[in-house]
Amino acid sequence: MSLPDAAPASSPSPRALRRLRLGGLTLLALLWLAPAAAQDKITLQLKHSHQFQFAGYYAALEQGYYREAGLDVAILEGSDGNEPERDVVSGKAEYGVGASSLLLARLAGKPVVVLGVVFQHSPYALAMRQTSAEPDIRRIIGKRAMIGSLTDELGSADELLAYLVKEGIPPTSFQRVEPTYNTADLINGRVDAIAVYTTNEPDTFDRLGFPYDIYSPRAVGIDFYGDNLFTSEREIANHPARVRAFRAASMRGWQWAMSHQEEMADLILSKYSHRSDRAHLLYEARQMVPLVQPVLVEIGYQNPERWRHIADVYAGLGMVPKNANFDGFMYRQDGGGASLLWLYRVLGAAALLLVVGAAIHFSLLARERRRANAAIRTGEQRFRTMFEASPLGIALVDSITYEYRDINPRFQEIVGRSQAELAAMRWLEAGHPEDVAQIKVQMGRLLAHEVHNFKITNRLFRPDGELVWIEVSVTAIETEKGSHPHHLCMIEDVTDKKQSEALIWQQANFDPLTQLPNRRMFHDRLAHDMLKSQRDRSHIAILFIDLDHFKEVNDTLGHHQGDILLVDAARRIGACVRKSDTVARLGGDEFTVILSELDGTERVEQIAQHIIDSLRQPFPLGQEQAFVSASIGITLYPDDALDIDDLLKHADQAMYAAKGAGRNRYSYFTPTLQVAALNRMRLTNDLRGALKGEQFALYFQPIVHLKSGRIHKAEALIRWNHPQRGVVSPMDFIPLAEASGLIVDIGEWVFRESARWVQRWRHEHHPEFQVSVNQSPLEFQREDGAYDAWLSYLQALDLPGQSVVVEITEGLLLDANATVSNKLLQLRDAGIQVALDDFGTGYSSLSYLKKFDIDYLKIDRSFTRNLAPDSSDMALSDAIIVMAHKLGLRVIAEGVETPEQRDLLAAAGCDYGQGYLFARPMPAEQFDQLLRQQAAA
Ligand SMILES: Nc1nc2c(ncn2[C@@H]2O[C@H](COP(=O)(O)O[C@H]3[C@@H](O)[C@H](n4cnc5c(=O)[nH]c(N)nc54)O[C@@H]3COP(=O)(O)O)[C@@H](O)[C@H]2O)c(=O)[nH]1
Repeated sequence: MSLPDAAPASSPSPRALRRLRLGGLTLLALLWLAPAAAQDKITLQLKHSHQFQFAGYYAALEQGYYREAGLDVAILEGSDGNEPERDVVSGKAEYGVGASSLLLARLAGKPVVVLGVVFQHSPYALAMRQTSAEPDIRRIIGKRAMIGSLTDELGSADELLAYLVKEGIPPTSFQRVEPTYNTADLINGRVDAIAVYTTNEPDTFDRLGFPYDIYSPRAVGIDFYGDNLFTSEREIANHPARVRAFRAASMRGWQWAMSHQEEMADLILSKYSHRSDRAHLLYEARQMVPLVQPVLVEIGYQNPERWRHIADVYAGLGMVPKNANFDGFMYRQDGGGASLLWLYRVLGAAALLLVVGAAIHFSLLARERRRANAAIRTGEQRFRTMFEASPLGIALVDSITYEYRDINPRFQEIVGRSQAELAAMRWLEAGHPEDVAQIKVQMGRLLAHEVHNFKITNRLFRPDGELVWIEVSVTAIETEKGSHPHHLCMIEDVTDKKQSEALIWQQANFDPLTQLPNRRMFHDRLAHDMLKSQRDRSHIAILFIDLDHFKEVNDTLGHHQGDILLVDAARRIGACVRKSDTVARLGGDEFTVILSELDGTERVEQIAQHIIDSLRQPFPLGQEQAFVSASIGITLYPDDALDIDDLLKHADQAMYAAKGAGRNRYSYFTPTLQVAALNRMRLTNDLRGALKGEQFALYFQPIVHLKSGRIHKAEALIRWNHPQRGVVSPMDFIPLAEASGLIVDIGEWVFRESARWVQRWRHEHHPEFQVSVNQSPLEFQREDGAYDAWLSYLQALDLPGQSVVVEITEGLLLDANATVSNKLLQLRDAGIQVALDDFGTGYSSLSYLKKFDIDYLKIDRSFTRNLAPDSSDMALSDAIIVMAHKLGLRVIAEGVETPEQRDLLAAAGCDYGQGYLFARPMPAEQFDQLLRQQAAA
């Protein structure tokens, strides 16, 4: 904001100024009193018949403002818009009310001067019958239209024609008809478009139920002034004080009229005209508010830039030359030769001394006033520009009726409605019903002066139904005493921000694959349900669901099919529970369910069983079908634990127990499970230090050639000598080593130990001695190149690949992805042989025996245990041996404990036997002894 200029260094002294001011004041009194005493009779010529459009002048008369200014004003109603111009120029009337076409008159050489702008925006617009199609001004092409006079060039409705031209519709493209100013012509279809005042005709249409569309030139940026108070240069030259007084009283009248609409309607009806009823006058008053903008703009204010804009539009139509000069068209209270002339006349009648003093005084005053006016104008202009160009939507609203008083373009843009549409609506009318109540509560506080402003985020609907999120800031505005309070409503479109927030929230709380709540949302929901359960003393069950064999599906059919299965599994689980329960995906193939508001556990078991049954059904995946099952752990709140982490841990332990018990079942959490879990955790911790602490020992169990009874092979089996627990079985710690990843280092140690011993036994006992080492799936599938290190190690010991056999389980071949196939090929190339462990317990698919390079089949000891002549296990063992031999594989029977078993296997042609009958697994030194004894025998 700029400050008024500082006083120049040569300014008179304060004393001199005081003296001058004293003299000046006497003169000033003379100047101002002179016109008042005269009670000049003057005439104001209106451009149309009496209506609210001229309310300010009636108010000035009735409120005595003209009288106070020493004026006796006659207000004459008009019959056509050009009457005032003609009458003022001819001297028939001193003052008139005219449209923006006054500028045309001025540029045509007529000495009209605009004293003040009353309508900041023109009410002129086009109306057409509404059709089912979207409003489109181009519908006017080829049609009949009443737009301005065809005979009177001053009434040619230039702003509407300019609008049409800007829309690409030249006047020649439709048929112009001489206006009758009768809305019936449009309603009856005599014409297809008519020029209207938005303050007037729409009310008639609405009352008759006539559907219409309004097209305003503002839609294409043509923004003319509406009604203006004007006079002639002659009047300004001859009666400058009268002009000032008349202008000031008229604008004062307008201020009163716009804030006393009801009283004005009554006054017009009682004193001026009965042509329109009260409701119409009030309609007119309401529509005028956004056009006059009585609160935001000082009535009478005019901006040279706006007149320049209007002149440019005329120039565009070829009606005036480009950059035409219209100096003197806008009234300036502070200057102009006319006012100085009048001043000199009065000064001539004053004493010489006073003249000199007053001249200095007035010069100072005029300069101060010029500065002040310029500052005010600049401020107003700046404020207006800020309002119009603001990136925030701003509306001025009557806080009682919720009528819009002024609306800036951005506000219209955000709410998706034109100025005219909003003028016919009430504030909050387009608001989301769920949000409006909250704003009304805040408005109540604002009106009660409890708060001066408030901010709120809410939603509104655009006319096409689109939902917009807006940040609303409402601030109370001071208004004149006795008139309605107003408020400024500033809005910002935050839809994009809201949408990104919603997306971020969705991503943070939901699993992108299944759209189920994720772990974080699961925590929130469980915490919420726990609070509720505390209040109503109900119970909650947490189900931890793990899909059995999902990994196989993923590995064999690919991740894409695995994803499809997970989505279907999520859907199936969801279908087993109520809407109020929560199904979440914690990751991988793990799901959780929260069953809340339970009064017993019956429903829990039913639901768990339902989920199991549902997930056991085949999953169609393209051409394939996949089968999985579910292991479910169940824990109860508040019975089993009181916090979320413990509950989840317990559910996980119960799920682990269900898996351990054979999968495809549910298991409740019990304290024993917790003890077992604790045990597992401690053992895993101890396992981490076992290698370094040299707590492992390698045992060997002989594999005996059944025909010869000789030992040429052995299986390496690890033992853990725990410092406190004693010997821990691999059955207990291998699963922990697998789960913790320690199995890789342990496997390496087993291999190196085995290699060292096989080197010795090859050297000392048999040149083709072999040692088998067990490989967990995790070890076998580790990164490529792992077996290269083995080969280097064997080479360093001068051992061929054949000295080692790798024992793998069937499951690995079922998963056979590229890594598994490559590993098998790599082993074959290196000469390392492969044994298939525990054959018969899993899928026992024969196809992969043919497909992969397998050297040995190890019949599981569960078959060997029940071997008897003519038993089914004997038949199965027979079949396995025959089939293996046909495929070029040799067979090792595990768990041979009795001579009968040995004999039956030998008779069936089994190649090797391994079991307690021959020897239990033993330390390497002891095994070395055994080999020595064999050699000696
Ligand atoms: N990845 C690795 N796994 C290993 C390693 N060392 C062992 N293991 C696996 O641990 C499981 C249990 O092994 P273990 O307790 O050593 O049991 C082996 C034998 O003791 C047992 N066996 C042998 N003969 C008999 C018998 O006649 N009766 C009977 N009840 N049990 C007998 O069988 C186990 C060997 O089985 P297998 O491996 O299937 O040939 C076991 O799964 C081991 O594989 C290791 O270093 N790495």
